[in-house]
Amino acid sequence: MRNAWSGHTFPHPPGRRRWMKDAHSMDPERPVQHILEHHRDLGPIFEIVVFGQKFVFVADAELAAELNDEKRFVKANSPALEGLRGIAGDGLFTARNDEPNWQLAHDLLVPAFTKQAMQRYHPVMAETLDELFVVWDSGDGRVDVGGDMTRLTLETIGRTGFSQAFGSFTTDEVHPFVEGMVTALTLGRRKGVIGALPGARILERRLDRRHADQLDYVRGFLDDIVRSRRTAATTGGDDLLGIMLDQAHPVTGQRLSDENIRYQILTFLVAGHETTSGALSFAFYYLVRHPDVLAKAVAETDAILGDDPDATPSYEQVPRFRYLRKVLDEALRLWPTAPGYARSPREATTLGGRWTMTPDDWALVLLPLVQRDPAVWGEDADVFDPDRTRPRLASTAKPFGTGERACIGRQFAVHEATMALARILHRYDIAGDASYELTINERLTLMPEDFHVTLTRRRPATGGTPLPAVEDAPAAAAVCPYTGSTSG
Ligand code: HEM
Repeated sequence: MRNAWSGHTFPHPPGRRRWMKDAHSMDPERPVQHILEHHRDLGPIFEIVVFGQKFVFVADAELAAELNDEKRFVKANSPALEGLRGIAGDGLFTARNDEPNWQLAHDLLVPAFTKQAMQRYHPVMAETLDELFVVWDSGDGRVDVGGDMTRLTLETIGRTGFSQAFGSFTTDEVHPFVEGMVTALTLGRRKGVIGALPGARILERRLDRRHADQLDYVRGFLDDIVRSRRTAATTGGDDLLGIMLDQAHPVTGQRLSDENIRYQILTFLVAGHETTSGALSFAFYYLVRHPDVLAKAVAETDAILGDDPDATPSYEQVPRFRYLRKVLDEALRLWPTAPGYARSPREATTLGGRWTMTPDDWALVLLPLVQRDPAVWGEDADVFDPDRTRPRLASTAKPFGTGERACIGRQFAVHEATMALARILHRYDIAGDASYELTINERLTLMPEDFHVTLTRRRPATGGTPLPAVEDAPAAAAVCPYTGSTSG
């Protein structure tokens, strides 16, 4: 049994079978939602065993707080992450803790997420939004939220990080790289699931062969990005690609290999867009469901941006949208778009004072349950309320992960998403379909499915409802409720 926990058996779904174990009580297409719907009563820590693979889930905020303690625990690669290594190798997200390329890439790339770097990305983020607005203004007002937020965030990370556009706003065709990337991710997820089956290696090779063309295309596309930057008249640059190609580690003098650079580009293109587009989509879902919240959010954009619906916030203005941040944070509390992370002890220890855990064992911190733990968030934990006071142990709300392997792109995501929300709400009246029932697509990340809104251009104050005056309050950096650090 993999992840054996010294033979301990946790509560598990009823009807365990001899050979398949709990496979019947997992829904491979929507595993997180299935657990929320059917297994919430299994308690603070429970297991689901699929053939020879044991998954241990933590649903309780106290236990999650313990696992987040970096002195005792570190990131573990779950089977899902291991499954992605075929395409993402030892890129930042999928690297194992002891792989030297993690530290090297981390040290090289941290400067790409400083305040100065964010100031450079800000105009690119704003221009990318402008292009989306052109598409929206020429349409009939009906918008596929998940689809368009994905186009926006993919273009944004592509352009800011790699000077790579995907033509998302000029054609209805999905870029072949996006199709290839989705195939690669789906393949990785399948490999993570079948890894414990007898004959898994044969099945994995068969899957790789079946999708060889698309995987080759993805690799070729990534190599082309590198090649064209290398042959461009102006090499260098301080974006992600420029740093990876041109800079050596300041202490060791080491550089990233071409293979590792390819892994990092894929990692950033995937990690840098899916999660943010999901977060934006959930925020819009809750906004249209809560007209009072929507009205407050729009009022904030009017107060900061004034009466021109086309106004673009300056870099310094973005952290002033404090209510929008609360909306985003609350959406990410209920539906953390990266729904969990795995943790292992540095050395043998006891979790919760009861369960022996060795470095070979890992537990998945299941964020949609931890962040709705009624013992911490109260009996209304499932209710969307951006004004809720953050309770004791709120630090276990960690949609961006924890410790040294936490999300390197958090400030990027928060800045991009806050600006997008602000500009969209300021520019358009937004109406949702009252009959829409939230369904969530689970690929690697969570994303509302088939969620549409109707947008209507707002008129400037001279022609319509007067908008409140611009607030003159001094810009204060927003404080991240998860880490206490300032954003941007
Ligand atoms: C709302 C948006 C986002 C969410 C919810 C999110 C969530 C997360 C989480 C939970 C982790 C830790 C995973 C683990 O421990 O296994 C992580 C890691 C990571 N994220 Fe994000 N992320 C977001 C946006 C971004 C963006 C915009 C970028 C890049 C520009 C990015 C790049 C990464 C990378 C490279 C890692 C791996 C870090 C390491 O292990 O050193 N993410 N993210």
